[in-house]
Order: sequence, then C-alpha cells, then structure tokens
Amino acid sequence: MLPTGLTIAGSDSCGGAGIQADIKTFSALGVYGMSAITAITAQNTQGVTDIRELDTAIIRAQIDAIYTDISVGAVKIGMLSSTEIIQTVAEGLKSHQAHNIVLDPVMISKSGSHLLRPDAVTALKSHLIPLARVVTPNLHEAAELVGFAVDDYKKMEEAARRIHAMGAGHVVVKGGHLSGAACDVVFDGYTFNYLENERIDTKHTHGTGCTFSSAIAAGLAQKMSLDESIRRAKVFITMAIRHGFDLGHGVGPTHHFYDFYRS
Ligand SMILES: Nc1ncnc2c1ncn2[C@@H]1O[C@H](COP(=O)(O)OP(=O)(O)OP(=O)(O)O)[C@@H](O)[C@H]1O
Ligand SMILES: Cc1ncc(COP(=O)(O)O)c(N)n1
Repeated sequence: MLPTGLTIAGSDSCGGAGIQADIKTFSALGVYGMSAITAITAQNTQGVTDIRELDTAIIRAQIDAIYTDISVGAVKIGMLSSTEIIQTVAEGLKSHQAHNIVLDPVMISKSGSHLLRPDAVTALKSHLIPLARVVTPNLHEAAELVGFAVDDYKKMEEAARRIHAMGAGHVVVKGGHLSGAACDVVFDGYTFNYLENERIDTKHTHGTGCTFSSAIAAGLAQKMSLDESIRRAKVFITMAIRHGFDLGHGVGPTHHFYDFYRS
C-alpha cells in the first residue's frame, strides 16, 4: 500500500505553487497525492490575475469524499482565502479525526496578491492552528499571526513561541526572506533548532513554501518522525530551488524531481 497525502489548497494555473506543486512533491517523494481544491487562481510567473473561491459545500464534499473512502496518511493545508473556507476545512478535518496536519498559512503570493483575506487571519489562528501538528509561516505570515515585525532570529524564536501557544504542535518559522544563509527556526515547545542551508542565488523561487510544506507532509505520510520529515523537506526544497528554472517571463518555479531519490 502506497503512503497517501491530501492537499487542501488553491490551484495555481502555471503549476509552480498550490495544489500542483503539492501533488508533484508528493509524487517525487513516493506518496500518492489527493486534493481538495479551495480556490482557483489564474496565475503565471508574473502574477495572479484572478481568483475564484469555490463554494464551501463543494470544498466540504471533496474532504468527505476522500475521508469516507480512503485512509489519509497526512494533510497539507495551503491557500484558504476566506474565513468561511477556514471554518469549513476545520470542521471537515475535525469530523474525520484527521491527523498529521501540516499548515502552511499562505497569505500573500510572491507577486503581492492576497491569497487570504486580511480579515481571515483571526479564524486561521482560532480554528486551524490548534489542529496542526506543524505550522510553517514565512517571516511575513509569522508577523501577521503574532502582531509584531519578524525580521531577525530572536523575533523568529519569539514568534515561534507565540504560535506554539496558539495550539500548534511544532512551528517552523522560515527564513527564506532574510539575507545570508537560508535558515529556518524550528520550535517543538521546548527547544529551538536552526535548520540551515546555503542560500541559492536565483530569482526562480515560485512555490518554495508550498513545496517545503508538502514535503513535510509526505514524510509524515511515510511514517517518518516529524524531525526527520522536516530535515528531509529542507534537503528537498534546497535541491528543488537549485534546479529552479526560467519558465515564462517572471519568477520561475522550483523543479520537483520526478524521482528525488534517483536525482
Ligand atoms: N534562495 C534560497 N536558497 C535556499 N533556500 C531557500 C531560498 N529561498 C527560500 N529558501 C528555503 O525555502 C523554504 C521556503 O521558505 P520561504 O521563506 O521561501 O517560504 P515562503 O515565503 O512561504 O514561500 P512562498 O512565497 O512560495 O509561499 C525554507 O526552508 C527557506 O529557508
Ligand atoms: C494557489 C497558490 N498557493 C500558494 C501560492 C504561494 O506561492 P508563492 O508565494 O511562491 O507565489 C501561490 N502563489 N498560489
């Protein structure tokens, strides 16, 4: 039986982020990928031109269709767009006693479009963070969650502590937007660990957060420990960024190896 992963996220028409990045990551890591789509974005490497949120009934129906039939090893949550969608997803996951939930609190695309309505941050904190085994905010998302600027390692630690107190199991505050090494702060409620890799000099980083969080979910689906899943995800995202390429005319995508193990 193959390990299974579910992504609950938005569709990115150019395939670099969102549902498409998640499914490619699951496949590259040997996990069978499934999806519940929350919103459809018209998007390319230069930006997001339109967004349609799906109605909550079809979002809930996708989640129910999967859980009433299939055993789900891990869930990755990405773009949720609105308070109503957050509530629907939280209720759906609770009713099926979903486990191994990796929450990437997607808020704004690299190109600057809102993928979460600003008034939905409160719902994210109260309904979904408490369900998550791990939450993976970038610096901006961490700042929105805790209410102060997160721009150095001390503040990343403080933000991780506060997000953990909101009910998350582990917190990974990603330092992809700092300068210097690409270093993320991992907090398990007791100790801080720093996950560091060289910064790759490229502009082609569309979908890095999606790829990283779905790689963590893939590890959990494969019954790796959370620590091991996070460490392998860091190796995977670093390699995927190294092989990012100039698709289109803007910020190109990371490259998700068809077979990570043979690359
Ligand atoms: N240029 C880079 N070189 C190496 N690693 C990087 C680089 N940029 C980001 N990373 C790593 O990629 C992972 C994702 O981090 P990032 O901060 O880019 O997420 P994000 O902003 O949520 O992504 P997205 O904007 O796609 O949602 C982290 O482990 C981060 O350290
Ligand atoms: C559907 C969807 N989900 C997530 C992202 C974030 O990725 P990025 O910050 O790299 O644009 C995105 N652009 N689109």
